[in-house]
Amino acid sequence: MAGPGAATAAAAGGTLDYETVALSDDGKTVTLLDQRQLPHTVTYVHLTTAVAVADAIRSMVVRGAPAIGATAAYGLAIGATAAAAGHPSDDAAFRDDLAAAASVLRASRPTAVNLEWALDRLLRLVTPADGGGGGGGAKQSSPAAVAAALTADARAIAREDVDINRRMGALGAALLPPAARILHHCNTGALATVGHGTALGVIRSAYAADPGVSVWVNETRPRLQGARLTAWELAAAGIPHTLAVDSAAAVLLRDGRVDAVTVGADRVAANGDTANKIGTLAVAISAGHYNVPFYVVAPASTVDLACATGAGIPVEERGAEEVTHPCGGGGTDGVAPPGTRVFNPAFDVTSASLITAIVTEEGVARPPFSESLPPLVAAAAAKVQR
Ligand SMILES: CSC[C@@H](O)[C@@H](O)C(=O)COP(=O)(O)O
Repeated sequence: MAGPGAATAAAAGGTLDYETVALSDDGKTVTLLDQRQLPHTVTYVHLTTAVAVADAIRSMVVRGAPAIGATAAYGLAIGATAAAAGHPSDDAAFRDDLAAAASVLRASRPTAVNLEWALDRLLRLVTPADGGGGGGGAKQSSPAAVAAALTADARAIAREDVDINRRMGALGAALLPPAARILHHCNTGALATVGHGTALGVIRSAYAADPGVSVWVNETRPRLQGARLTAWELAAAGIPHTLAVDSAAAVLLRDGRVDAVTVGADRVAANGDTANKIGTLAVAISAGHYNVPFYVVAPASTVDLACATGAGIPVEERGAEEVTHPCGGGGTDGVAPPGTRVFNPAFDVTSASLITAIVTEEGVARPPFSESLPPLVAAAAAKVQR
């Protein structure tokens, strides 16, 4: 894995020179670009246990729904490989270790449904202990065979993600006017996925065809994904952009300086209600007020049809120090008096009524989403080879 370097701008629609998540050839090590160090340093962490991968997800070494999904899949794969090596012929012990790995990964972050989607997709490959039915797809028997099957499918999830993002990029770009001025919240680029990006993938694809495209980057309090990650990715791609504080979005929308808003998603409910980074709801309300189209860009794996409305989406609350010490500063250099009580939801849920369209890899869903989303999810599921 190579870092981007200051002057090695990747083509907007082409190959990137940084990689978010990778699995070693021997299937034993997950490598993650440490996003906590950006934009200052490009460093990688190398993880050899499912517990370490879960810790990395929880502590936001890696973040963004599809990237979290791929990382969890790789985490389960290395957990399975280690369990198979430890218990080559003890099926019960292997299964116990595998279940423990899945459980620690599943608990690492609650909102991005891609995490559980990826784990469930892999676990469908495991034959039930009684050898009976259930699940789907080709079943494996020995621990080594199960570990190999899980590893292959984890690699497939990562490979498919890049292709999915490119398809969403083309579909989303077609919605934008010439020389579009796009407002973007949080990070949805290659760092939030395995490559290209979701909402930022749309921007990459649009810019590749139209160099007049430009981006307003919301800084995205409190973890500053916009300032630290999105601005870094846009700079690397050479796409014109301007950073603004989150609270400037309403002014930009009011003044007619935005043609479209694009955001990603961590979970989309069956009715289209969409959980995304905190601050998204405020942008959507402003966009609706000023009649600016508001587009959600998310793969079908982010749509949770089992969740009827946004009320059922679990919203993660994170620690007070993210707000009181926004850049990770410790000691007494916080921005609030010591002991200040803090409310720090990591996500909010934007009502479907504020969303113009949801771009998936299988097509663009329009309201009513309860009718337009299920066929797209079914089409994506049908493509998963077993
Ligand atoms: C392509 S990803 C869309 C979302 O996952 C992204 O906007 C977001 O909310 C990321 O949140 P994070 O808390 O950084 O994991």
